Amino acid sequence: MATWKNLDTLDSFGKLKELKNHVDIAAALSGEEGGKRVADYSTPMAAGLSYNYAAKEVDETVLSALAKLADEAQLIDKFQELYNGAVINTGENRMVLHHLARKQLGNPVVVDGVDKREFYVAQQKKAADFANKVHAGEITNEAGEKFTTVVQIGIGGSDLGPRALYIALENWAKANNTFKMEAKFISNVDPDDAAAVLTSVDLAHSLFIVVSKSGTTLETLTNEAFVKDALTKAGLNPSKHMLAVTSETSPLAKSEDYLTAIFMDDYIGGRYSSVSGVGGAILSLAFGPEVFAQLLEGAAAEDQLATNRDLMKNPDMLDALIGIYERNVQGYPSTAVLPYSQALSRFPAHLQQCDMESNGKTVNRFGEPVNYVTGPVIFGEPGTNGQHSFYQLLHQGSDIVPLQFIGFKNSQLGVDVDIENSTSQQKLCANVAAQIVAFACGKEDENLNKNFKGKRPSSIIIGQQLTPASLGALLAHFENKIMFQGFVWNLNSFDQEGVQLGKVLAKRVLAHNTDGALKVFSDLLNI
Ligand SMILES: O=P(O)(O)OC[C@H]1O[C@](O)(CO)[C@@H](O)[C@@H]1O
Repeated sequence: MATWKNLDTLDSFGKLKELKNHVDIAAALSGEEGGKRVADYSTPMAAGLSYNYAAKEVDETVLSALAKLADEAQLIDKFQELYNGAVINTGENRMVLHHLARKQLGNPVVVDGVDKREFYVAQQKKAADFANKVHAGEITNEAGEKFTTVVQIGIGGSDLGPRALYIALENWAKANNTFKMEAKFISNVDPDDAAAVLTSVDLAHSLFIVVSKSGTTLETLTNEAFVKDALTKAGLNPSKHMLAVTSETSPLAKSEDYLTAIFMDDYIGGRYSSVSGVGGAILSLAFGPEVFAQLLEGAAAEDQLATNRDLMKNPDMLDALIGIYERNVQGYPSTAVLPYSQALSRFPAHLQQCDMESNGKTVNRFGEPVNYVTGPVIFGEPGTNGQHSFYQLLHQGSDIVPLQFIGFKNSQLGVDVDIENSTSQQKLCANVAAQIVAFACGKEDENLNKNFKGKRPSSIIIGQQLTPASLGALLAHFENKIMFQGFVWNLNSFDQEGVQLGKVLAKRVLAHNTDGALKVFSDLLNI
């Protein structure tokens, strides 16, 4: 059994702290040696991706100190315990099984006589069968006509991951003739969200997936009622247009009002649930079950790499530990995720939830305060758009923000033009290469306003193309990175008590049970 200790009690962390400002990346990347470093400081990921950390503030000494930290913190032993079914989510007394939804990495996990791998596969099959019947016209609207659009109603993990993945694969599916149905999403309780989506779809030919693990989320239940009202007013029977994705114990599971219900369980956290029916139903309907299966395979292959004890062959653990060095030794407060891929436009938003809801904590897994900083602020936008927005601060602002670039050699649609001797794809890739060097090396200028100090670290994940498999690998990479960082910080990365207080107070406002500041704010907002 692994021992769970606070980071500041580990000898290897004391040694790592002595290496503050150890590497000057501007110097490390200069000249021929710099070129060699770019070629060498790279490790393969799954699905043809690679993780390049040449522009990070590490060298053999820092990497060896990080490897010692990984060993002393028993990161691989903890991962093994996790996928073998230990109660890693101590706050909610639950196992953490999202890896099992993609592959059996370890021993069978059996709960109340049910093999959990078999349960997840059975639910995937149920979603696949449902999607195939919709595509074949075996499940239709009441007039016997095919459904053409699918709308997901959910919020947080029941929205962000699936939405990011749908957007990521929409063009790829169109280019590869696997695009089946357009998907839309309703998440916000702002009535303008549901109203705008409902006016943009043909209700009679739309399927709605109500996605809520708990079946109690205010926004989702409100939006479900909003949609049912619209269907009824259009003379349609809501129960012939809706399915549910939920846990077997939720109130939604007991309802007869759905065409079908696809189940998940409490062992897959909302922000890790894209690989369950939460993402599986909509992606199978939109692109076909085979595409979702390829995404799972990519994720499974990346998970397999994450089991490697050798830090240099484990890109997820390596990325995690470099992040620990940046946060706890260098003292950087945030991390930007910058995909040079328009298809990944919502991926940073998904990672925001995944990372910040997991590791935005100041007590350890035993409920005791920790004396070190934990999860960074995560934000991001696709490049090159971000360059014309917030990169000014990244280049010359007072905080150093570590950067995680993502780039692909080829576009998804393959439609491109050559203008002034380069294609758009080449221009995109040229920009990411330029940014890495500009951030790391800077540029001296007598005019301080034009001076770039450099020394701003970044990594880049490079792939051939954004496909279902490489997207799955990318998703798993970041999930595993967050998991390893939570282990190092001795946090429970799998609950989210920090979101509860706001929910409780909002209920009080709606029940007009307020006083003091809450009452005055409520009055100001006309509630
Ligand atoms: O799927 P549910 O139960 O509706 O929860 C939605 C989201 O709400 C949260 O619990 C936070 O409020 C997230 O963790 C979760 O992804």
